[in-house]
Amino acid sequence: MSLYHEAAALLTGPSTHGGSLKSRVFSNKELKSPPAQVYALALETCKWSSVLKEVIENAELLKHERKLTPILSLLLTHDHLLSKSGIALPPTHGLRQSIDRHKARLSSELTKSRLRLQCPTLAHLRDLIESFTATKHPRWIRINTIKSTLDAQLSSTFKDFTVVPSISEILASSRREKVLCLDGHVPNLIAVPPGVMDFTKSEAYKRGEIILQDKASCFPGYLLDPRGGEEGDVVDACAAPGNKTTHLAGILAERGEKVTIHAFEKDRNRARTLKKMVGVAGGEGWTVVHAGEDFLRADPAEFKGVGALLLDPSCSGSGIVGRDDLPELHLPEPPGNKSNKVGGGNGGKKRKRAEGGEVGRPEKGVMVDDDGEMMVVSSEKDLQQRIEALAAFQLQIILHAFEFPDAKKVTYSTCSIHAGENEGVTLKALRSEVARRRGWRVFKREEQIRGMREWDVRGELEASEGDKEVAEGCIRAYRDDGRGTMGFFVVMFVRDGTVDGERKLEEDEEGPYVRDKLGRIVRDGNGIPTLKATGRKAVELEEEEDEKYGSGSDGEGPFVRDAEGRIVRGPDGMPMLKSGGVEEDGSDDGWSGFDD
Ligand SMILES: C[S@@+](CC[C@H](N)C(=O)[O-])C[C@H]1O[C@@H](n2cnc3c(N)ncnc32)[C@H](O)[C@@H]1O
Repeated sequence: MSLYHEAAALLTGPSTHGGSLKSRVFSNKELKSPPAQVYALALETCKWSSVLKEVIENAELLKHERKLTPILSLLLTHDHLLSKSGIALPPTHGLRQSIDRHKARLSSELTKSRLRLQCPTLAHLRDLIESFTATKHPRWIRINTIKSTLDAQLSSTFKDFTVVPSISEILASSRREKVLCLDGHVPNLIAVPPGVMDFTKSEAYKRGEIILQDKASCFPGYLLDPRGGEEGDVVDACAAPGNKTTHLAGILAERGEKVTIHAFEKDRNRARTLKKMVGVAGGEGWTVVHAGEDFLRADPAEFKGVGALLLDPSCSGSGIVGRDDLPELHLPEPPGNKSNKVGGGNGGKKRKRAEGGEVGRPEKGVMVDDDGEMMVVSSEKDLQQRIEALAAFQLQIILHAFEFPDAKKVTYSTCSIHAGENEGVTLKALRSEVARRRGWRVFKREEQIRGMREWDVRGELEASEGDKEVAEGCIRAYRDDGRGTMGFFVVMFVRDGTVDGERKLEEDEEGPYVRDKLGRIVRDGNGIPTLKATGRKAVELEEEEDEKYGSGSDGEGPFVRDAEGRIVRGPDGMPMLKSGGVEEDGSDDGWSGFDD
């Protein structure tokens, strides 16, 4: 099959592969043509389809070439008029000849369309098309402070750029304008127009001095604010490909801290990418990659000294920009047909959202999570079940992190817009036994590092069940809201009194006896438990009491108690002695009384 038939099948055929156009092309093992070529042709043809439709219809191409389908006419005309190398078929090929026969007419119709759109040159028309189809999303670039500085990059990679004061100016600029904005929330972060240059080809990128990372994806590392020193080591529980790991390393490098980041990645293939990214970024000095290791199987007791954990587990990925971002496809009308304007890329029918993996609006189709895993979502119930399964896994990750003995800070983030994966998981984590036992709570907005405190998009109050402190502590980001980020969620949990809160809860909830590591009461050979308060066996105290107060003692001390076990006191508040009368000052028998 030719490149053109393959691209046509992708744009118009039934979706058997789900996901964005990119993932459908690159995961399609049956393609004969190079995937990159098929992808570029399909994408560019979609972008230009409104102009090309007009050109093809005015040139009456389909009337004269009855064997050409509307989609093939678009793909071939695109390459004939706009690709540098023209149609990728030999001159004798029937498809190519069907276009070549109309060369002059097609070219003059393109000129007419261009002039109608007031574009003096083809380059102007290209810019116009790009601006129509551009996603309103800037390119975010994080300066890797392990290898470079903001100043060094401003005077090298970005030396020809003009600094503008706000993100709205970046969004309003043309895709190729050399303007940049220094982010006001996250340090060492820059926004530029999306088409200004291919940064992956720049020297700074190849040397690991700059990292392409969405602003919202920088929130967890920045909010966690690892300080090293007394705070200790850091765990990145779900680390590949390593954007947040290298961000953490960059923050520590800037502070001159040499603590360890334990980066867990369960998937061996993804762990290879993680190692590569850490290497290019120069983060090896800070990072131990636990390749192929499941964070849930890591024994917290072996990570004494870990004070902070960053949790960025797999999620539905519903906030990711670039999912299903295929521009609308306009097909030319075959002779005799009425209007043939169609929704994006499905030859006559509106292309279904879910084919592109969007999970916010469930229609029959495929959902793709942020690890690229696909599953069929054919109803609202399917979607809810998927979200619930993800939320259960995400909660497990948090509860496991809460058990790390020296942990005091834990960030939890997703690139999901679903409350079930965000505020819902946060509430469940806060209500868990381990959170109560160890004193975990939400890090309040007013306590957060400046940039995060000042970010004004917060958690959903309703999803936080009306708890304002939780909602305000949660940080959200939405795509297409003018702030230029992807959809995102992050919250930080903290423990205040280190182990104090923990001890208090243990005493309250676990009773007065000494317990071992597994929470079992420590007993002697006769099964007698040991009291925490005295370190002595409970039975010894009973015996002492008997000796002191006679065998009639009920083991509850010398004071009279009421039916509910409370010490009975005289009018002055002093306890009544079992032997009769009121203990004057509680001192004459050496007993200092119970605290009831
Ligand atoms: C959302 S991605 C992480 C993105 C990463 N934090 C970044 O900023 O580049 C989630 C990753 O967690 C990994 N993962 C999922 N469950 C895990 C587990 N139990 N232990 C370790 N890694 C896990 C997945 O394989 C995936 O690579």
